[in-house]
Amino acid sequence: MTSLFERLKTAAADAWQAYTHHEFINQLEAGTLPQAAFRHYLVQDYLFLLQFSRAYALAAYKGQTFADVAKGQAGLLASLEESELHVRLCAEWGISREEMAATPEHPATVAYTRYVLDTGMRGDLLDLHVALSPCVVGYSEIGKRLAPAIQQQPDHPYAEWISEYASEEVQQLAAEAIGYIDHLGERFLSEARFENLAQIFATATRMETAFWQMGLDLGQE
Ligand SMILES: Cc1ncc(CO)c(N)n1
Repeated sequence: MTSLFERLKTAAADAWQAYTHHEFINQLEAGTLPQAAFRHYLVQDYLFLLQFSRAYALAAYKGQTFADVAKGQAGLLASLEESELHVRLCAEWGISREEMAATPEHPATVAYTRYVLDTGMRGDLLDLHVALSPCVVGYSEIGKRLAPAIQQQPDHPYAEWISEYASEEVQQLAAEAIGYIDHLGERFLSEARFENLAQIFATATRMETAFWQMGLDLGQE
């Protein structure tokens, strides 16, 4: 039987393609993405990760078993660690942690993060982890696909970002997230819920696309 995660991804195939092959990523891969676009994206993503760490904390709260709570904790920790990449990269351009934290959230950042938090508040653990999953799984796919670009171009301007998401650690986190959704599916899924879960997955995926677009748009200002 096809796994729940595969079913969700297949149901959102077009949205998934738009997210993982967005123009922002194409330009990032080629190294032609304007630095301003990347900087704006990174600052917004720093703000995004604060809210995502809260969403993982909510997932811990919603857990029923020690293993569920540990999954929330692991996601929370990974989000906090990921934000240090953003701090490091921004420091190279003279942007401080304080300056990043004081930047107003863009509507795309608010929309995506509060959508995930609201989905988790309203729903159960499965709803919340489905809403969280396009994030880590999509970035791990992107990281893996872009890894050859930094082999071919050792002075690639976005090498550090690409190598972070191509890393074994991120690949492992994504595989675990997929396995965990399938596991939650076995515990909580009824066919009557599938359409609703597919809608949550597709919405979160469209929010990812809007997030890349925000980076491109802000880079032009
Ligand atoms: C918007 C967004 N999606 C996914 C990830 C991966 O954690 C991220 N850092 N930011």
